[in-house]
Amino acid sequence: MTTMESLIGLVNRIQRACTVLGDYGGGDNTFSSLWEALPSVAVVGGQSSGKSSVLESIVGRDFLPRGSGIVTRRPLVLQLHKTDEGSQEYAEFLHLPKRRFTDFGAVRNEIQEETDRITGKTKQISPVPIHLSIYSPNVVNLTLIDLPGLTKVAIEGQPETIVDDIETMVRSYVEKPNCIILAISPANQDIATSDAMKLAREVDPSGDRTFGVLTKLDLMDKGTNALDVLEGRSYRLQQPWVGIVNRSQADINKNVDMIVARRKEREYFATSPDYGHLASKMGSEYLAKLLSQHLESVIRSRIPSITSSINKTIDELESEMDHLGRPIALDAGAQLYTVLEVCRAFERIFKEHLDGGRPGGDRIYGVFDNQLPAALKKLPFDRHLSLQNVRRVVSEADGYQPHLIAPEQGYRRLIEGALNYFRGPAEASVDAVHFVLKELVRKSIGETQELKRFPTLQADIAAASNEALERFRDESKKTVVRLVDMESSYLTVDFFRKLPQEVENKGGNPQAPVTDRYGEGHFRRIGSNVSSYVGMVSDTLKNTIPKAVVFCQVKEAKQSLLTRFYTQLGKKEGKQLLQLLDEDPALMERRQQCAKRLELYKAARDEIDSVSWTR
Ligand SMILES: Nc1nc2c(ncn2[C@@H]2O[C@H](COP(=O)(O)OP(=O)(O)OP(=O)(O)O)[C@@H](O)[C@H]2O)c(=O)[nH]1
Repeated sequence: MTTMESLIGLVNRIQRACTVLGDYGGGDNTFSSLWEALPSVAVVGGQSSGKSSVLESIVGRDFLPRGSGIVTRRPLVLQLHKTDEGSQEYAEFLHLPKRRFTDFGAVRNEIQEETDRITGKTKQISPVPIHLSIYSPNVVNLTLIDLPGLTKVAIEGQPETIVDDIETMVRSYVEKPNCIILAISPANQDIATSDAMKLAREVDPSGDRTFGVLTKLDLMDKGTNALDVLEGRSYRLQQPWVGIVNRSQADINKNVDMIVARRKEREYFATSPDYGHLASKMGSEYLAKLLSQHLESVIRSRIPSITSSINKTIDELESEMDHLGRPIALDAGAQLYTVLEVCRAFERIFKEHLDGGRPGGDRIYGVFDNQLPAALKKLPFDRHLSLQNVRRVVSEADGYQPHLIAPEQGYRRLIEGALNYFRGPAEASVDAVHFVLKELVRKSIGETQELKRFPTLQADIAAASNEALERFRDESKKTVVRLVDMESSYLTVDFFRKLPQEVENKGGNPQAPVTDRYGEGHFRRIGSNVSSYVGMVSDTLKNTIPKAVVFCQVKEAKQSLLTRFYTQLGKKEGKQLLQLLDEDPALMERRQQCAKRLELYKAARDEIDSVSWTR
């Protein structure tokens, strides 16, 4: 059999665990709240409605701070545990786990001090609850949350916003569907103007989860009574109204014992001409029992949904943990392994960009297929081989003695001059491919999920990759310039061997006058010969430059982008490795929070399982 004790105790234990981890009703949380899934009873009432008196009466002890102004400035989660008759009463705070309070005056002081500890003496309010457990034979098993009294005006020393702040905080508790509202209203005031009922009506219009409590029945004007309210005619609720008679201010001043006060209250109802017929359903003791039973049955009915929400959250948290990555191992070997794993993941993605599978590698072919041919086409050979320039270069090459047969020197100079132009497009291709590769490195880093955790490692990999790409670029430039220089250093003899024949075949007359050699046609022919030679070289380079670029840059990037980095890595000590695995603090924080939540939810699941087993 599940006992009341175990069910309410279960929720108590989960609530305490929640508070330790910063999950409480009024707190703002980036995680879904377990607290909110748990049924709880929140006590709300306007100032001086008798809220503190009701709570003390339920406990049977004076223990709440008194004073003017807003005394309750943090929620007080009051967990009552019934103990065996005759055993000693004591109290315990969650924030002072090792200390048992048997003096309830000291409990009052501790509540006050603990309130100030978070809110300062500024009279601000805070949503962080204080947890107080009371073990006593005079209580029923019950958990109540005491909230600041609703007020209409700030008093001296309090910030103007306090009125709204209190309402917002109280609302954050009572608007949750799992919250049972204990709404306290004084009988000597029109129920229609009760702050507690106003708020309760707003957040629970059907009155399903609101318990109406009417205090100060003894202070009503002679000849009037509160039967209309208590019998549900003035204000209908699904739960019964409970009337209460607390100690008056005079009783408090006289230090009237709470147990005596309870007896007096019982007598009041038993002998009251107005409420005698309701006596068994009135008073603070009855209220405590009613709430305890109700809370227990609500918890019982919610257990399945709480369990399934816990299981769902555990799944979510576990998958988030997987996503965030597991914590870093402590030994250097494992750390090195992690670094290598991450590097390999990056390299794999980078290769996919080059080889296909991921976009971007095709842009390299774009350089060879479009950019390079277009650049070659744009080279200013027309100008270089204009009649004028050919004549000038050939004449200059001849010097004082004009050439007699073919202008060997002239040809050479013209060709060398033309070939020089090829350096530009050759180097530009290298640069263009370099930028594509750099961009792919950047992209790949962004796409390496494993790297997101480690900003330092990420920066180091980026730096190492870019440094390697620069080296490959230098090498590639040297190689393509060499290709061009090779073309100038040795001309293709065959081409020229074939020339005169062609010229003669086409030109026709071998007996043409010698003076023709220095005429326009002669230079034009030279220009056109050089032009076709240069065209032939251009075709060759169009093919060989891409080969050189791929060999020096693309293939190298694929094979040894991080080779140097790996060599340096091998020399690193444990401490330096750990620096590489220095995680983003926000992420570490999130993982830590996730882990804590996971622990909480698993503990909650175990708690629930343990109760189910005893059934
Ligand atoms: N006679 C009589 N006096 C009561 C009753 N309930 C409360 N009082 C008195 O009303 C005053 C306010 O009661 P509290 O219990 O302090 O009310 P509260 O709502 O906690 O007030 P704050 O803490 O100021 O918000 C005290 O002087 C109590 O003695 C009651 O049922 N009968």
